[in-house]
Amino acid sequence: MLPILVGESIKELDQEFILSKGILSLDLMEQAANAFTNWFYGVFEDKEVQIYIFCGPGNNGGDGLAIARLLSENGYSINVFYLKNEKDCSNDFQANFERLPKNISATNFEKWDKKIEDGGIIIDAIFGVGLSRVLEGPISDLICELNSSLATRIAIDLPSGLPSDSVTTGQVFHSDHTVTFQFPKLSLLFPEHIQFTGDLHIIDIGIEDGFLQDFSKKAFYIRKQDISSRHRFFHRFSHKGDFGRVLFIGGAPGKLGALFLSSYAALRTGSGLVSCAPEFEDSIGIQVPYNEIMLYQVKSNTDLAEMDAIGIGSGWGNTIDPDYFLSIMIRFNKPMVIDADAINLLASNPFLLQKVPKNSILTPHVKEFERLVGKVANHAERIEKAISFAIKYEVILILKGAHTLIALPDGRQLFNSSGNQYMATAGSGDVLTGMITSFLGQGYTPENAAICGVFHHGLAGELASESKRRGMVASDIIEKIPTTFVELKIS
Ligand SMILES: NC(=O)C1=CN([C@@H]2O[C@H](COP(=O)(O)OP(=O)(O)OC[C@H]3O[C@@H](n4cnc5c(N)ncnc54)[C@H](O)[C@@H]3O)[C@@H](O)[C@H]2O)[C@@H](O)CC1
Ligand SMILES: Nc1ncnc2c1ncn2[C@@H]1O[C@H](COP(=O)(O)OP(=O)(O)O)[C@@H](O)[C@H]1O
Ligand SMILES: [K+]
Repeated sequence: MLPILVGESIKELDQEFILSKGILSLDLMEQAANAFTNWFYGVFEDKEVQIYIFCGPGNNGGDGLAIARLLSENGYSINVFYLKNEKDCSNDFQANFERLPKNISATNFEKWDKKIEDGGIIIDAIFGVGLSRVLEGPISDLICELNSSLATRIAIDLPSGLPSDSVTTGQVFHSDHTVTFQFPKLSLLFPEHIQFTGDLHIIDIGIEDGFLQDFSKKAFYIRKQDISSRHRFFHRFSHKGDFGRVLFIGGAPGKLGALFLSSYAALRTGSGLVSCAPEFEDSIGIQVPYNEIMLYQVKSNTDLAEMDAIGIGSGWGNTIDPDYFLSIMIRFNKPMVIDADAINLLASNPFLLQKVPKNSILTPHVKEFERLVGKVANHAERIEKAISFAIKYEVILILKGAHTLIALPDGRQLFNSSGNQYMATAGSGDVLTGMITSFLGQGYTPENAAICGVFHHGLAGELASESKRRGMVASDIIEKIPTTFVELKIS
């Protein structure tokens, strides 16, 4: 998995890498500039448009100058604006300033005539990870001016003004694209920063993943290549018992759909036997819309231990007796998947939290999470609370949303890369519950069930939205689950 570095470790990484390879920091800057321009050529082919590159005094500005040179050599029309008089600048800024071709006009930003041609592109190379305080004065005014322009806006490494791992109250560049080097900076994953970040592109500047591992043991980004090694593989003689017997408990009157979505998602994820127990006084006559799913009744003497996994909470309603939930947890006594109304029940009966089987997987969305831990001021605080919750209760806490966070009981934090906005549709969380429960029932460790469930769910959403876009519904995600196995070459 791709490590996410925070704080000082980002600077240390660059320095250690340069030392270990015996290269100059200027060489690494050139690699970064080349990686950026390669991305740029793929997206912006028109060489007629005017490109305005604003360069700060540090190495982010140095990147901007190197990029200006490379783009100009490739025939693009470049205008450079720098922020300070040259002598206050970093060495690599200075070196790249001297290497600027003569045909590029470089002007102090104070002399900028504030003209941006129609269809122009602004590249923000003002500040990157070296930002040390909230922006103010002329720089803040400049960014405000750039933000009001109709040009396409691209940030190098980080939108200027945004700290790499926290929130800010100050002025921040609003990007349509953020092209960040090597790994996503934590703050680019916060929902409240979407207007600053735009589309996120992580580009490789030549620092190997293995090298990054030494600089972060806590936060990681889950990508496609991390998934297949976490899967279990089945053989020619595998029988349906090997694929697991799973049970879903939920579905109060009026909310049966949620229970069926979870159950059917489990079948499509590969479960051998799927049962569902609706929360009805008499569920015998209920029509299950899928032939493959069995109806089940949870009675006081039912032996729940015969199940390999249980997913509980989808459409369960808000009238459940906490002691009933407790008895289920005690009787099952293995990690289970806890979602929706079951999470609300934990929140309103905190004594139950102590009884949740260790390594269970809780899948709250932001509102449900706040019911568990109280109000939070921002996503940074939400992440902190998710981490402490997972450690305290020895559970896996999946905080759903864009870049879903998987907080593990040992304190590690995994952020998901798959999925898109079209998944914000009713029932999509129930599908996730079904998928994670299915993997758990197939004998995956809770950690691998959580990782595979979250990644495949996002990928299924991406695949379904290719043709459905905002018209996509949760059942469309289910129909694409099998294709995710094909895409990832999982048998
Ligand atoms: N070898 C390296 O270290 C590499 C660094 N790279 C680039 O370098 C960037 C980091 O460079 P730096 O560490 O020089 O930092 P930055 O260029 O992000 O900013 C540091 C400069 O901005 C000033 N500054 C910070 N906050 C300010 C504020 N609020 N108001 C006014 N001035 C402020 C500082 O005094 C310093 O001069 C990365 O984001 C990346 O773009 C890339 O070239 C890859 C290689
Ligand atoms: N913008 C987004 N990007 C990626 N995934 C998203 C986005 N919005 C929602 N999702 C995913 O969709 C699911 C929604 O779950 P949830 O809020 O519980 O919905 P519901 O209660 O309707 O089932 C979660 O897995 C979440 O991560
Ligand atoms: K920047």
